[in-house]
Parts: sequence; C-alpha cells; structure tokens
Amino acid sequence: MKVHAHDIGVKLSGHPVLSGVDLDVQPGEVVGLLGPNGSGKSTLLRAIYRAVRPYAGTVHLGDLDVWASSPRAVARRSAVLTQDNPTELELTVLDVVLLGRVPHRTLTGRGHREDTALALDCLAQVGASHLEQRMLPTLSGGERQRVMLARALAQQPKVLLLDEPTNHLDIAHQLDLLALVRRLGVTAIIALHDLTLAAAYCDRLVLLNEGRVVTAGPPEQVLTPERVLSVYGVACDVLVHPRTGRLLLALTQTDTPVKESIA
Ligand SMILES: Nc1ncnc2c1ncn2[C@@H]1O[C@H](COP(=O)(O)OP(=O)(O)OP(=O)(O)O)[C@@H](O)[C@H]1O
Repeated sequence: MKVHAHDIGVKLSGHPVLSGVDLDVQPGEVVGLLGPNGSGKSTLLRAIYRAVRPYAGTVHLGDLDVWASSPRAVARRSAVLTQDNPTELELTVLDVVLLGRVPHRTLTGRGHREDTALALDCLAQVGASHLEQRMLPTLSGGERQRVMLARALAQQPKVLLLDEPTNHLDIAHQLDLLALVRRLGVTAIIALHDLTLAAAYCDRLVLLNEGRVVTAGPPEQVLTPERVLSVYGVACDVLVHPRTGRLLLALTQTDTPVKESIA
C-alpha cells in the first residue's frame, strides 16, 4: 500500500518540530528515516499513524485520509512498533500478540481460533514461540521487542511503521528483524540510527534535520561523506561491503588522528 504524506507541519508545545515534510513511499518499498536526535523522525511516524495531529498537510495510506478517519480504520491498514513498549501489562505473550487482532474483531467475536493460529505463526516468525506462555513483564528488553513486533504482524498490516525497532536487540536479532521486514513485502517506514543497517536493508532513505527533509533517495545518494558530516558532524568513509555490495560506513569523530601508515 502506498503512503503519501504531503507538506506536514507539526508543532509541539508551540515549537515547530516538522515543517513542509513530504514523504512518498511506494507499495512494498522499505524506506529508512534517518537524522540526528530530535530531528523529527518519531514525530513524522506519529503524524502518519495518527498519534500527533499535524497543523498542516495530509497523510494518506492508500486512499485513506488518515486524519479524516477513525483510529480503527487506520489500525486496520497499519501497525506500529514504537520505542515505548508496555512493560507492566499483566498478560501472557500470546494474549499480547492477540491484541493485534483487535482492530479486525467483529462484534460477534468470530474468528477466535483463526486468530490464535495467526498469533502463534507471528510468534514463530520473530523466533519467540518459546515465550508464548510467559508473562510480558518477565521478558528481557529484546524479547519484549520481538513480541511487540509479533503483535504488529498479527494486525496483518499493509503498512508497517517502526520506530528504532533494533533498540534492545542483539546483532543477530537486529539483522533477523530487518530481513523479516523485507521478506514480508509490506510497505515499511523505519526510523533508524545505524546508517550501515539502513543502507543494507532499505530501498530508499529520507534524511531529516531540524524537522525538515535534507535529502531523500537511494542509500548511495543520501549517505555521502559530505552530508553525514554536515548533518551529524561526523567524519565518514563510505566503503562497499565485500559480500553484499551495499554501503558500509566507517565513522570517526572529525578530530580523530589518521594512522600514520594510512596518512
Ligand atoms: N511534547 C513535546 N513538547 C515539546 N517538544 C517536543 C515534544 N515531544 C517532542 N518534542 C521535540 O520535538 C523534536 C523532535 O522529536 P522526535 O522525537 O520526533 O525526534 P527524533 O528524530 O525521533 O529523535 P531521537 O533520535 O532522539 O529519537 C525534539 O526536539 C523534541 O525535543
């Protein structure tokens, strides 16, 4: 499903946080949102999933005008994995994943058995089948993150919105999660801090700074040393991954001395 955000403006507590932001994502495309702390990545995702109302602009998921629609209508098309996972919810993992079915429930509650089979399948997809009967508060941060992803998958979304989804995950699970998102074939918008991971798994990147889009395009076009330096204030050598051919970013502080044998 296509995502189209046009001319988005958001103010929070009276301060401009996003201005004139456009974002177009094609069906099945995986787009990475990049930018320094406070650049507006989470706020843009929130404007798209109907959590923060923009004072200007429009958001469409396919033909659905998000801000003219009900939360339920938006939740039937899109699912969200945020940074603020509930930790205190006294529910089993399976029940948490089943919450993903709520937007699709009918008044008669039909389809319960199918929902359980789907929830178990989603847990298997994120490698968390063994956690099915555990209580949510007893999980580690990374286990909880994978369970929340399973809940999002149980929503059977056409659009996945992920806010720093690799937080808490060990390196194997970071790669697994991003590979899974690609395999699903759904439209995905992912806020990420790791530039190399973003280059490896995203079709296109959108770089934000101070609430505006600096540039958008394929990773090679967006992640140039000049741009990384001007936006993040970090020096960077752009290498090519020997196995995948994707970009590898070697980052250093600008005052890091260059080794004599290299210089
Ligand atoms: N309720 C609020 N009131 C005022 N300012 C806010 C509020 N919530 C967020 N902001 C500000 O909006 C800006 C954008 O925040 P946002 O969380 O979207 O950035 P981000 O790019 O996701 O950052 P990070 O990488 O640190 O997660 C920040 O300067 C933040 O301090």
